Amino acid sequence: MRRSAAPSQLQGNPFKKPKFIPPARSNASPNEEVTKLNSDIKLFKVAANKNTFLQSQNDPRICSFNLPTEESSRGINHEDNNREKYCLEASAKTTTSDPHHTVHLAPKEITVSKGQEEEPDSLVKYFSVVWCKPSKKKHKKWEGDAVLIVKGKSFTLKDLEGKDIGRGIGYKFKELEKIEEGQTMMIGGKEIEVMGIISPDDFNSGRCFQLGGGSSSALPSSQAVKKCFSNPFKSVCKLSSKENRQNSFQNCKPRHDPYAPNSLTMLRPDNNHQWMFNKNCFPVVDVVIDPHLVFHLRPHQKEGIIFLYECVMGMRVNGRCGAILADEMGLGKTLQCISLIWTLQCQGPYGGKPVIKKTLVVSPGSLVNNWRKEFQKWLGSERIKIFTVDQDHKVEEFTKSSFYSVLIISYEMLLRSLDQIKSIKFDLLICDEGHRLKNRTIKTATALINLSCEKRIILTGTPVQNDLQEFFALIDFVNPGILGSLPSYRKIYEEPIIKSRQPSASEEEKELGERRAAELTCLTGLFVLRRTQEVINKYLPPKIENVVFCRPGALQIELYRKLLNSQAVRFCLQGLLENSSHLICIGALKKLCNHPCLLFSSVKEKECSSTWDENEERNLYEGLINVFPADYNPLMFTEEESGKLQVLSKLLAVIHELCPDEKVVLVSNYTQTLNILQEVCKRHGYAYTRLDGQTQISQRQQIVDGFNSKYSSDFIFLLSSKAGGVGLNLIGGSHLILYDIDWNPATDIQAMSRVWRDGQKHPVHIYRLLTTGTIEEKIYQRQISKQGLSGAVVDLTKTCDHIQFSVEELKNLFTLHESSHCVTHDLLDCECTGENHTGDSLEKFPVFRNCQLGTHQQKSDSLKPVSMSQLKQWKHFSGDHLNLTDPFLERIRENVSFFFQNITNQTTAI
Ligand SMILES: Nc1ncnc2c1ncn2[C@@H]1O[C@H](COP(=O)(O)OP(=O)(O)OP(=O)(O)O)[C@@H](O)[C@H]1O
Ligand SMILES: [Mg+2]
Repeated sequence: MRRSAAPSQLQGNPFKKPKFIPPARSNASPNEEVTKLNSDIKLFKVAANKNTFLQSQNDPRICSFNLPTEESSRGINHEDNNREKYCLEASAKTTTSDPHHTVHLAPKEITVSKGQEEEPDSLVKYFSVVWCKPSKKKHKKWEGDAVLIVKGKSFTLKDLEGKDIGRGIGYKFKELEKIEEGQTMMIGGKEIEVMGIISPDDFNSGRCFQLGGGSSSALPSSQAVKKCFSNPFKSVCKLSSKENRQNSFQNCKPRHDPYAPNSLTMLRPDNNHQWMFNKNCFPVVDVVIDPHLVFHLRPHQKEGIIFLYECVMGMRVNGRCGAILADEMGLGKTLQCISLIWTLQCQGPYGGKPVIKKTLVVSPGSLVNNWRKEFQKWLGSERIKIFTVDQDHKVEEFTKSSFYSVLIISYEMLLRSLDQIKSIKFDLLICDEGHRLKNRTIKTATALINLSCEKRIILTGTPVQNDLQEFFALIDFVNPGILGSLPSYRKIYEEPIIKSRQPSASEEEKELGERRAAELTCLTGLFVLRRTQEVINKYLPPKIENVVFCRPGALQIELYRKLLNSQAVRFCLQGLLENSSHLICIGALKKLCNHPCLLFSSVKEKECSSTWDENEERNLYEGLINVFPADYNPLMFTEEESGKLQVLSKLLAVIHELCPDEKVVLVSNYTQTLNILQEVCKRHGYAYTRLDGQTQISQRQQIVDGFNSKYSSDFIFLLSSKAGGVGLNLIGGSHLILYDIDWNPATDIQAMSRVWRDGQKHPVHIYRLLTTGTIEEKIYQRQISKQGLSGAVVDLTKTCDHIQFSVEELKNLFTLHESSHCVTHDLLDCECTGENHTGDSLEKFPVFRNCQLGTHQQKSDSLKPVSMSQLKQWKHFSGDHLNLTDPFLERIRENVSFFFQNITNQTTAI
């Protein structure tokens, strides 16, 4: 039968060719496809003659690129052999099956046995088919490829994006039973021709669909080959004349000695890479990291640099040059990138020619100058010329001068200077704190997506796998199209994975979800790297973490009772108020916990507001003012009025007295609270500095540097965690006090990580202050309970507006426990009486994070708050306990009802 071809057929025999079509390819007309195919075949022939492609043909997506080839098999890192680790990791991930042959011919387990009378319902068979609308014409015009799933007497037809395009139950049984290759039949109103059998493994992993970028994009597909030929080296390696080539041959020595002790040498490109990228046949030269940098690098950083190098060079996933470095906070992602930039800017594997000329680093405004400082710190000011954009230094200056090679700009400035940025040819793009790109619709993301730069790196300290759609956005940003289109990704990965997590999921659904999750991890694991804090713990001083339960003051208790008895709270508990009104009640209670004067100011402010009458706050604040003394003046607040402020004041005094050389970072989420804390500093004569949302971006680094400097006289750094916590290094401080608590544990953890990081010289003391028996304890419990953990809200962009509360939960939130020393301890089912319970060290209990990609790849992750059961293992005792060995706690215990304490890196503690 003559017929026009379905897309898969246009690429040749679908059984011999990989099924994956890079998304861009689908735009091409069939004729173009044929042309591409021919050129592919030619390329394959040449390659085969050179005996170059054979290696990558086996399973290029995983190990072949990483395994040292014959020429490159000598040690790449004389200190530690990271490459082997990668290979092992990668091959372990891909034990499933051969990614090339996504369509298998009649594997044993699904062969339909002849003569079988009744097909068991559970036996599912999968076929690859082509389909078209029914017609009597001899010359069929096939409209597309599809996957036919036959289960007993029912079938489903799915297109290659995973969408159902046909379904049927009770179908003529005989027809379904006898399906075999080449057979045509009418099914679900479509005419189909069976092209082959798909193995259950290929179906379950999703590889039979149009996706699976990692597997197939690793293949030398025409698109990938074209892309690779046209791009990564184009801007720099333009030498084509004989003369130029000869010149460059003469300079073909590695820039640094690869055989020197402790040298860090990158993997040599394999034959496939050379064939694709070394068009001018330059000699292959070792790329060696500058020993000046290697001297400082931690082992995980060396590993990270190798990883980044291989990703951006297209050595890990063929033709794809993106990477996500998702190391936890403080692991030195900046230094790893600086090392990469410096290396690629001076060196390259082909003739030693530099791989990149210009790099664009985009970061949050508060970190732009931190980047400049880090460049300076590691490379000095002579080696590399950095240009940071600010009010006085515009992008034009960078454009006009050939002096600078690295442009550092904030996300906000980038949008403002987009036209100029677009006119510059950048060879490498680094997006710091790049999790903000998870939302593809925001302007910054769109702007960056549209930049033509192919080598892209996202840096983020936030886990990237907690939300599958956000995960897609980040992956698609660094390696566009590798997971196919968003709709097909949803069908093939997200929906089955989410379905498998539902309590009602069948065994079959669970298995499918797990397989798809595993496949997704495997595809993306090649260019996503995350290490947890543990890798640097051994370089850090001890960390003493304390949760301090502060007794509320008398005025606080009275006001708290009044608020809980208000009409607004009662209506909330009866579900009678608008959706968001509980947030107003929660806000008022939180303010009260910080200091009653904040509540007083709010009430007064509202009284003067024109909307007061219509406002639910009226119901909440009614009669409240009468609880305050008649002459109450919020500006003249006292420390005794707030339990936490009393503790804070004593804590500052004891730190100042016992550790006069040490400094304190004092964190709150609220500007008004920071004002109070600032006033406390003034009253006690403590020198302070402050960074909050109102601080000019251009001043931020200066403030941070000032505080970190050993010459600074500042004792306290007042920090608004939401405004500027991300990415800051505040190693000048060794005591950090979290004055209030956020619903999102990530906010608090981010803040805590500012001081316990590389470069910190003193033992670090962290104090989390909570008001006993109040909403603050409830928020803390939520952070550390299963409920908080399962929400996987370890993401700074999530606010409490996202949280839904049941009436039961609200009842719990709106209860004051006046007689308990510590409600959190009461909930732990701990048998101790609060008399110095010395729990086992937390370090024995790995902290797990929830991740939508499934349990199989959960790892210890210090970004997660401790869990209830882990907290039980912390040392804990009531404030009445007699022998407190910690001198700081000893001084504050009068106002404290309970303590939890945990020490990390105890060996050299206190
Ligand atoms: N090998 C090293 N030796 C000494 N200090 C280092 C080393 N690597 C990094 N640092 C320092 O550690 C601090 C943290 O590094 P960096 O800011 O790059 O962390 P990060 O991974 O970007 O963390 P975050 O996610 O919080 O932004 C910096 O002060 C940096 O200079
Ligand atoms: Mg950083």
